[in-house]
Amino acid sequence: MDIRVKICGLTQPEHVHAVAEAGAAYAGFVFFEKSPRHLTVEQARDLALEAPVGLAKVALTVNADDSYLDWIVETVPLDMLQLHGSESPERVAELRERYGLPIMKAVGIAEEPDLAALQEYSAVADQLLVDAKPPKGAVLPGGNGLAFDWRLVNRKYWPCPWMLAGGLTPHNVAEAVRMTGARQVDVSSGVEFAPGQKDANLIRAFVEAATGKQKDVPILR
Ligand SMILES: O=C(O)c1ccccc1N[C@@H]1O[C@H](COP(=O)(O)O)[C@@H](O)[C@H]1O
Repeated sequence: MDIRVKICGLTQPEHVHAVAEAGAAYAGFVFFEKSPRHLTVEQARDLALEAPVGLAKVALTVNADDSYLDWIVETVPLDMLQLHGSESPERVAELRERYGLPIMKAVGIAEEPDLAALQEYSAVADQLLVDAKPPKGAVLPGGNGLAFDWRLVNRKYWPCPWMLAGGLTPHNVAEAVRMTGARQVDVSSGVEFAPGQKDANLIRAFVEAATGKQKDVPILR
């Protein structure tokens, strides 16, 4: 089975190249000032221009207003918007219409009742990002390197494609795919040696492990 991989929170051109060469499908750019992966719009444009044809460029925003989104969409060549805040289903539909870009809506999961939101957003979004719910008081609504109980989404189906995220690493992604039946996976912290610092070897190892083409997983100290 083909697994599509998204590597999120890229900040360096060499990592965009590593993502493409490893065979990932999506490259994510973060527009959220509190994140160690935050990019200015100009930085993101320059990085997006490094991406070869075939690598989908995703802008991750958190409750962004129209003027910020206008600026991002007008400046950065993009293939998808990832909404990682508390955007309502109405807001998702509005942004999809406004920008004509596919929208992936992130939903945080910690327990069974959280799954209802996935059904709701699947009516308006093009894709769902099924992520771990951030701990209370967390600064970031995602990108915390925290996994949720994968049994909650075991063999669950929604009317649109979905991606598994939250605490994935080169060491656990194969098991996560096996347990959930996910066809797409997303990672940020799990391919870093420090917050916001990606590692090209970990990116390669993650893609290999997710797609079943694993060689060996580097151990970083
Ligand atoms: O990566 C970030 O800094 C970030 C900031 C704000 C919202 C979401 C963010 N990242 C997304 O969260 C998932 C899971 O991250 P992790 O692998 O557990 O670190 C990540 O794939 C991004 O899509």
